Amino acid sequence: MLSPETDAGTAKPAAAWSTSVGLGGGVLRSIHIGELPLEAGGALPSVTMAFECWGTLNEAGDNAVLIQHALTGSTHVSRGDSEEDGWWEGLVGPGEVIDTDKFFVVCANMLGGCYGTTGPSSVAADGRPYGSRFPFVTIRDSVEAEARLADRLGISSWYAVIGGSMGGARALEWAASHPDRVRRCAVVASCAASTAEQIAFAQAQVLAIRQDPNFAGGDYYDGAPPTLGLGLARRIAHITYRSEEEMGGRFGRDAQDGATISHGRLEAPGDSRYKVESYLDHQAHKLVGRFDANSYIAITEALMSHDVARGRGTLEEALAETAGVEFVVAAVNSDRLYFPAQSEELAAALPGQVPVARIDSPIGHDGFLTEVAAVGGLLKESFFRD
Ligand SMILES: CC(=O)SCCNC(=O)CCNC(=O)[C@H](O)C(C)(C)COP(=O)(O)OP(=O)(O)OC[C@H]1O[C@@H](n2cnc3c(N)ncnc32)[C@H](O)[C@@H]1OP(=O)(O)O
Ligand SMILES: N[C@@H](CCO)C(=O)O
Repeated sequence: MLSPETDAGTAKPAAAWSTSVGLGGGVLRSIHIGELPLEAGGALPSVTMAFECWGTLNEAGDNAVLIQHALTGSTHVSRGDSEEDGWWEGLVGPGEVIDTDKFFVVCANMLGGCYGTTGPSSVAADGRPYGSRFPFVTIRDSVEAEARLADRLGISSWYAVIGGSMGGARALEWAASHPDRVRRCAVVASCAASTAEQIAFAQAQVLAIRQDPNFAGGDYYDGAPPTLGLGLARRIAHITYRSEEEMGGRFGRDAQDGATISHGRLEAPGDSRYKVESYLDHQAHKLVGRFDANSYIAITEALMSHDVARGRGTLEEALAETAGVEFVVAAVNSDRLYFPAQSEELAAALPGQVPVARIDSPIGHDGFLTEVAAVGGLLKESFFRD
C-alpha cells in the first residue's frame, strides 16, 4: 500500500490506494469504497474501484476530468508512462487536448468489470469468486460507486465528464444524478435510454454466453471458461459496431487463406473461410483473451437497463436539473447501433437544446474510438479551448 503523499503524479486523495500494473502496463490504482447499496435492491458488501490517472489534482479539487470507457474498454485511455497506447491515445497528456499539465484525468473501471473494479470474478467474503452470486448492477450504480471514488480522491466537482457509447451513458447519468458535481458533459455515440433494438442485440449476446456448456450458471472459475459463448457474443456485437459499407469495402465476398469462390459460393479445402468470417473470428479470439464472460453479462445487462429518465418523469424532467451543465452531444454519422437520431433526441431534451455534433466516419459505431482526432477536435472547440 502506498500512501498518497509518497505516490507522485497526483495529489491529496482522502483515502490511501494500492497500486498494481494495469492492462497496457499503466499504473492501476485501487481504492475501497465500502458497502454499495444497489438501485435494484440489496448491496455489494465491499467494493473496490480501480482507476488510472494522469496529471495532478489542484488544491481546490476542481481541475479533474473523468473519462468513461465503453463496454469492453479498460482504464487505459492514454499511454502515459506505460508501454502501450491507450484507447484514446493522443487526447490526454502534456500539451494534448486534455492537457495533463492543467488537468487531473481519471478513468475508472465500471462496476461489474474485470479490470480491477469489483465484478463477478472478484473474490467475495467467503474467499470464492462471486460468479453467479454477483448481483444485477445498473449504470446508475456504477455512477454512485464513481461518486464515492471522487469523494475519496478529494474531487469536489468534475471539470468535465466525457464518454462514448456505454461511457456516454455513464457520463449522462453523472450529469443527471449529480448536476452540482459536473460542470461539463460530453455524450458521444450514445443515448438517453437503450432502445428495444439495442436490448435485443444485447439479449442475443448474453444468451450466447449463458448457453455455452462451460458457463455452469456463472460458476466456471475453477474450470474451463465459456469461451465459445463469449466469442459468439463478441461476433454479434462487433457486427453492430461496424457499418455495412465498411465491411463491404474491406472484405467484400473475398475468401480468406487461399480458398476460392466458385459459382458464388465458397469452395475451400479444410477450414477456409470468407475474409469477413476470419476477421470476426479474430475479433472474438482477441476479446476472449482479455475479458471475463460474467463481466460481459453484468455490464451488458447494466447497459440494457440504461434509461436516464427511470424514476425521474419525462426525459425533459429528468434532465431539467442539468441546466447548469455545459453539454456536448456527438454522433457518428454511420452508426447503426446508436443511431444519430438518438443523439438528436437526447440533445433536444436537454435544457438549452444543444446542437448535435457529427463525427464523420464510414466505420459505424466504433468511429468514436477510431476517429480520435475528430473527437479531440470537438473537445478542443468546446471544453478545452486555450
Ligand atoms: C488489450 C486492450 O487493449 S483492451 C482495452 C482497450 N480496448 C478497448 O478500449 C475496447 C475498445 N476498442 C476496440 O473495440 C477496438 O480496439 C477498436 C474499435 C478501437 C479498433 O478495433 P481493431 O480490432 O483494433 O481494428 P480493426 O477492426 O481494424 O481490426 C484489426 C485487427 O483485425 C485483424 N484482421 C483484419 N482483417 C482480418 C482478416 N481477414 N482475418 C483475420 N484478422 C483480420 C488485424 O490483423 C488486426 O488484428 P490485431 O488487432 O490483432 O492487430
Ligand atoms: N468496441 C467497443 C464498442 C462498444 O461501444 C467496445 O468493445 O467497448
